[in-house]
Amino acid sequence: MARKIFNSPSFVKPCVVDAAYKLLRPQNWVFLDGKAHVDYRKGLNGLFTRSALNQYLPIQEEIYNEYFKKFVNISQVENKGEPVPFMPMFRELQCALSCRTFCGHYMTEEAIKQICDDYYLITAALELVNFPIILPFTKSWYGKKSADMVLAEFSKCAAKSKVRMAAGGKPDCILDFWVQNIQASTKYRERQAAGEKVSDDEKPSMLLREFTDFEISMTLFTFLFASQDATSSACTWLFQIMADRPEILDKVREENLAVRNGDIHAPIDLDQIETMQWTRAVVKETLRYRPPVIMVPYVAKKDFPITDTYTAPKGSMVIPTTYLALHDGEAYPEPESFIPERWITGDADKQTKNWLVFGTGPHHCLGQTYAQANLMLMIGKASMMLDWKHKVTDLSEEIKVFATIFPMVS
Ligand code: HEM
Repeated sequence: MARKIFNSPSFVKPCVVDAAYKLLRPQNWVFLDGKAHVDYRKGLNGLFTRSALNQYLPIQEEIYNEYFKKFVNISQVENKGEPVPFMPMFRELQCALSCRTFCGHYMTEEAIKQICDDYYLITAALELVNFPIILPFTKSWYGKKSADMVLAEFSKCAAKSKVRMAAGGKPDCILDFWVQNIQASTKYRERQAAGEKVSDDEKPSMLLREFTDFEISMTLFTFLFASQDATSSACTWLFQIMADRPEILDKVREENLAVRNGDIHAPIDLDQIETMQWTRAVVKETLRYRPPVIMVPYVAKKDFPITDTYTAPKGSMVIPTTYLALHDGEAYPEPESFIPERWITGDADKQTKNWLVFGTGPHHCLGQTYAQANLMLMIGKASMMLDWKHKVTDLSEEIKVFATIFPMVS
């Protein structure tokens, strides 16, 4: 039934709180529906191809090297080896990783730090119940101020990337890759218009129209918005689950060392990341066992006959859950156990109908390959560079539903 809802774009569209329009801006692509949404999204697909993802890996390695050093310092120096709650640090790590992957070195460290700190205000502004007008010093007011700051930062980066790419700079982040393709597309069209014969080889990998700095910025903001809570949750569970299962972490460490020929600092590419069966299995199983996005709110655009006996009336919220499909014992035997082997010797990869971690249908996650490669890179590097323990508490396995991808409204 969840699949049916995700795959019924003529009946439903994603449901968002009113504050989301104000923070992300009403003209943001993510609020488009139907053909307009499909067309815009097509223009973004090229930013997440395998060859594009490979180009973002070096900058991501840099962030992990930097943050893992910070983690050791926080644990060993600041807290003298005593247990310390790490989720806030994982959130900061993932926020910094997103900012650098999206904007490379155009963004200053201070700006990244500010976005990491203020991101909580943006999430807080997107609560279910919110006053429709933004009054000074309310959660929505602080959230809007923070969102404006993020948009301004991304816009500045877009402008800098346009200058550097026009001068022939080497692309190393999503922004550069996008801008380079925009500029190549413009040149390609100009040459065609001038009647020049242009071969297919000279055609840019993505044929794009012009995008203003602000439009690019709004789109990058949707990437940050869509990834931040989900990736931070996955990251936290991965560290916890691995600490609880050192024998599995050993296998991850072993294959990460092997693929780098024993040199823990050797860079790797996407193909190499994906050859590591334990690293992949651990990430897949964490996402199945503790899915970061449990519910995705949709709204019925018209009366929606969900079953033979029930029709959701126009305007009602219809919320597919990913959890039940991912914990379905027929697809994944012993669903309440963490069993990475099911992705190696079992048939978990064949259960494509149940694999709803990233949704399905026209709004399925644009960053799903990126997100999984990032988590594999992260846990692989962590396994070689860090040693960590989990202090088990009564709350260790508690699951709180505190945010969904686009929190909801009536
Ligand atoms: C573990 C991490 C992540 C999880 C579990 C996740 C999950 C999801 C889910 C469940 C949806 C809704 C799908 C639907 O309605 O069918 C979604 C949408 C989306 N995700 Fe992700 N996501 C993750 C990371 C990311 C990252 C890293 C990015 C971008 C860099 C991203 C970009 C998006 C976008 C843009 C959408 C909206 C697509 C649309 O409306 O067309 N996500 N994600």
